[in-house]
Amino acid sequence: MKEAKILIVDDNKSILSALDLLLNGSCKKVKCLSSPNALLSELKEDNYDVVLLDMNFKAGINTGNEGIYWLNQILEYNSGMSVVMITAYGDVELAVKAVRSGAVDFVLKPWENEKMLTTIEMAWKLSRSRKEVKNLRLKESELIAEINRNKNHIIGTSSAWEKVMDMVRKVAVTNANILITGENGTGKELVAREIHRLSNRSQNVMVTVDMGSIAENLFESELFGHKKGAFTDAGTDRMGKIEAANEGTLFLDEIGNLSMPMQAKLLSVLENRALTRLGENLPVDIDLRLVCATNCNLAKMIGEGRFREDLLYRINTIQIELPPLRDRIADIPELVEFFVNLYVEKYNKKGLSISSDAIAKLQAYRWPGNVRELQHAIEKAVILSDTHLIGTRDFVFKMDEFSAVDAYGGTLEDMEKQVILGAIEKQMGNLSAVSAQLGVTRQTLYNKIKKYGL
Ligand SMILES: Nc1ncnc2c1ncn2[C@@H]1O[C@H](COP(=O)(O)OP(=O)(O)OP(=O)(O)O)[C@@H](O)[C@H]1O
Repeated sequence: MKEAKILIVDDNKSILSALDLLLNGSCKKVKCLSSPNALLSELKEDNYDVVLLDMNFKAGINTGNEGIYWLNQILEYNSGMSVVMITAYGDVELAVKAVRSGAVDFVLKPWENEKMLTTIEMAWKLSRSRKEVKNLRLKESELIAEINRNKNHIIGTSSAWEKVMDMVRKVAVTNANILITGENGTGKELVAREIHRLSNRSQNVMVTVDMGSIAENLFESELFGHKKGAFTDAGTDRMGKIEAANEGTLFLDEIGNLSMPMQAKLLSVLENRALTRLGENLPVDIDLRLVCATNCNLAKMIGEGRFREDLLYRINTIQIELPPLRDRIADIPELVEFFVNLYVEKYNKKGLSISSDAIAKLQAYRWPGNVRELQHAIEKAVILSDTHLIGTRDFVFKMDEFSAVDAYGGTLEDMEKQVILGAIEKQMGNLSAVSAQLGVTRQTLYNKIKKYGL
């Protein structure tokens, strides 16, 4: 109790001096007030841990209401303050009323010193842990605000991407579980973050669990947490990722990697809205919003007995399919510009830009690794470039993923012709859709169609 600061308020001077004598050696500060009138201003002066408050102040009127009045004043000023009431024998009922109103305990006069010290020590410990909890809450909300402060940089204005973002905006504010599907590197995690950012849960965290990277034997404790001693390596109590996402969003990446026994456990959490840590008996209530992602065909896995159908129904209330980059090549120029700027800044290559020929080449490539591959290709080009312009030669692709160059001998014009033809075929001749897909005006598209005699 050496750190404790105690404020004692009693109009009986002999009580004040007895308490002062008792506490002075064992506490950091003991301040005595003989009237409660200065109580609030004293609380504003210093960071007290415990207030010892008399129930009756006016001599002769022992209603105890003064004590309750001042107790309420203290708690209104600081709801976390530990207040111990000092009361006479006949006033036990009032003391109980004070505890109901928020006092942490009461001591009857005359007190035993040992008992008084123990009560004050308990009150001080409570005050300390309340302060800790308050600070942790403040810290937590500060950290969450910090995490959510950075708006996700989501690039894309093609009609295919706009459809995705429309859907994201619509579903984010609901509590629906969402399954995001798409090839590797199409932006599934980015979209999950955006859903959380736009949701009503954004004041809490989004916890991400990559099912592809957790060893099978650690899976259960990672997800569900454990009690100290639940298994050989469980040296401390640990909260699992599911519980950590309580009231926020749980993002399960690569859900197709979840083993059948784990699928059953996850399903039970979703159905019962409760989980039990390993080695514990009592379940904890959980309020979750689940967003899952996969590049697997879960329907096919159900057919093969590798994924539970009932779990799929739980997790895919809404499914969002992300298009591969090759189906939204109109977004490539903007993505390229974004990544070039990002890496020019990062690698301090001021003045470096990219040629339009190079962008056309990037639009003709098939991008099996999607946006992530594009991002890496640009990062590499920026690092290796020793001129002021990144050109076509800075990007070398495998020929089988680059059919336009392969089939037409590699000239830029042939490549452009191939891209336009491909888009006309894909959009079934709808030139507005073709110009939107390619990111050019209708007039530019007409000029090119005329030029190439398409
Ligand atoms: N529309 C976009 N705008 C900007 N950056 C994007 C976009 N889509 C993806 N990215 C970037 O591409 C990279 C890969 O994205 P992300 O990790 O979200 O993909 P993923 O589909 O979850 O990949 P995987 O299936 O491999 O887990 C990230 O660096 C991400 O920021």
